[in-house]
Amino acid sequence: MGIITTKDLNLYYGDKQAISNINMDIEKNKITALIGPSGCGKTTFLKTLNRMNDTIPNCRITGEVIYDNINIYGNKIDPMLIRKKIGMVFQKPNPFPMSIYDNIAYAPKYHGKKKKELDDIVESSLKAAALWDEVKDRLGKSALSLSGGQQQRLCIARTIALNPEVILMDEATSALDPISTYKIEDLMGELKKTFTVVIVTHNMQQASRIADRTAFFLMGDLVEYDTTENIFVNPKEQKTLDYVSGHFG
Ligand SMILES: Nc1ncnc2c1ncn2[C@@H]1O[C@H](COP(=O)(O)OP(=O)(O)OP(=O)(O)O)[C@@H](O)[C@H]1O
Repeated sequence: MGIITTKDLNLYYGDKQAISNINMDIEKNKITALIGPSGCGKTTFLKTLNRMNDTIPNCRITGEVIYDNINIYGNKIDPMLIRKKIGMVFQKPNPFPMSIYDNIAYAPKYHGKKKKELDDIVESSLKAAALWDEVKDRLGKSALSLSGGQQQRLCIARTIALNPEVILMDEATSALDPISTYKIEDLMGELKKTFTVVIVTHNMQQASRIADRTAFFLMGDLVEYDTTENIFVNPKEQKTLDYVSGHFG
């Protein structure tokens, strides 16, 4: 069993079904990529993994998402706690309009951490996000003064500061230049030693470069889920072959 397992997972926006009957095991300490054409449900599925869809009106979910032996959609589950353990990084870097230090320290401070602990968390999180060397001399400066790629690594550090087990990334490099993208891809390879990483990407080269496992979605269905090599080189389904060889999408 994976670190997260979905069982017969369906999601509806009003009458419209966006994902259908997804059964999937996300493996621990691996990078899993979700690929498929626009509108196939990748982001919707990603967000079901930490209850990010909760706030959307008319959104209804059936089935289960099992994490740590519990269904995260069960009664008495605190979604905030789930989002702490299963963090998320978005497409556009979204640092808070405050200092680099405070971006990282904000949530741990809220959870009661004191100054010395906060200093340690800021340093270790920035190191884990491969940003420390670039910012250690200007922690008091505004996060908005960083480049886009640095801002995204800051957002990754902010997620790491909450000590998650899983990091979800929704097209986290699509707004970045190639060098910043490369740095984050490199970083993901490091992150999976400590965390489990699930990414949505439009970039098939990116999936084939960095993912251990790849899931191909089409119109809300999980068509095929396998090692990245099998998906790209030897897929079982014709639809997967058509997609990865560029025949549609
Ligand atoms: N808040 C919402 N309300 C209603 N429908 C939605 C909502 N969010 C997404 N959808 C619909 O659900 C389907 C899946 O969308 P989703 O964003 O998950 O796809 P995607 O594969 O991530 O697409 P893209 O690659 O373009 O980001 C689409 O038909 C979309 O229009």
